Amino acid sequence: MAGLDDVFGDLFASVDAVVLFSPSGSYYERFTDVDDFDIVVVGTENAVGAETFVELPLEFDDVSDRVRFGLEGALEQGVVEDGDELACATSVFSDGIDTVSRVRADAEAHTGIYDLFAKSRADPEVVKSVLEVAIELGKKGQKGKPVGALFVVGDAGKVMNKSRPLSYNPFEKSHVHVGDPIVNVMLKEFSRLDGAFIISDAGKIVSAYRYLEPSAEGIDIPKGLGARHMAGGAITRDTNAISIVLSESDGLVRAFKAGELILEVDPEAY
Ligand SMILES: Nc1ncnc2c1ncn2[C@@H]1O[C@H](COP(=O)(O)OP(=O)(O)OP(=O)(O)O)[C@@H](O)[C@H]1O
Ligand SMILES: [Mn+2]
Repeated sequence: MAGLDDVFGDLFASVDAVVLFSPSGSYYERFTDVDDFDIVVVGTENAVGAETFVELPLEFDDVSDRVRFGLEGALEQGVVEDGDELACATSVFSDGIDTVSRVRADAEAHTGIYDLFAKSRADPEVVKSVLEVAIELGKKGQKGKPVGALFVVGDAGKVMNKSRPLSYNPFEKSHVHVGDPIVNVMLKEFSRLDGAFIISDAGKIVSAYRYLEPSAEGIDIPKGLGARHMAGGAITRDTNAISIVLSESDGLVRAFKAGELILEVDPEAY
């Protein structure tokens, strides 16, 4: 009978780099003396002080999202090259690394998921905070009932020009920023109300209750979704904003950039 290396060995044979997703210190140490391949660490923080590190905006629960994000970031930062063979080691079932996938770095497979955070006009921390609010809102709903919400992040001046108020703006004279705990409570409270939240590049909440009026021509949104997603997608083509949309009807959080649907996450998985 063949040994395990004979049957599984091709998973990691002659790889250009090993990509470790959130390794523990001791796991990372195993790789300190290797020199026939590169080591790339991907995670929400560089806890092991790796030389080559790609930051994740959140611990994607979906492993393929996690790997896609990490590889897009690694390609973008030039730490891996198009066509490189990679052994991606991550955790699926336990806290530690328990799974290895062999993946070829493919610049063509670019989904924009990395650009959404790292290359949007808005500060990556702002995008991350808004995504977290949307996920939390999706998980809890409003007093137990599902809610929808639309956040338009970045390029706020232009977004304001392509929208109109539905009601008085509760953020008119305030200087509140996303990420601040009190603001998260306010955003959740106001999400019962119609329209969109407009957030600046630096995270200032510019307005609530905005009705977006972008040109929606040629925008594709998943079947079953309506005006909120159409407007949320279209505004990102007309401006340099990104949008994060929580659907009241299917409970998913989606992100749009440049008119394209980039990311779809199920809040229940977080
Ligand atoms: N152009 C717009 N700008 C801002 N908000 C909008 C716009 N169009 C719709 N909305 C908001 O989206 C809400 C839901 O509308 P609709 O059901 O058509 O959207 P949807 O894409 O199906 O989203 P959901 O999955 O949450 O139902 C509306 O009540 C309104 O608050
Ligand atoms: Mn709807």
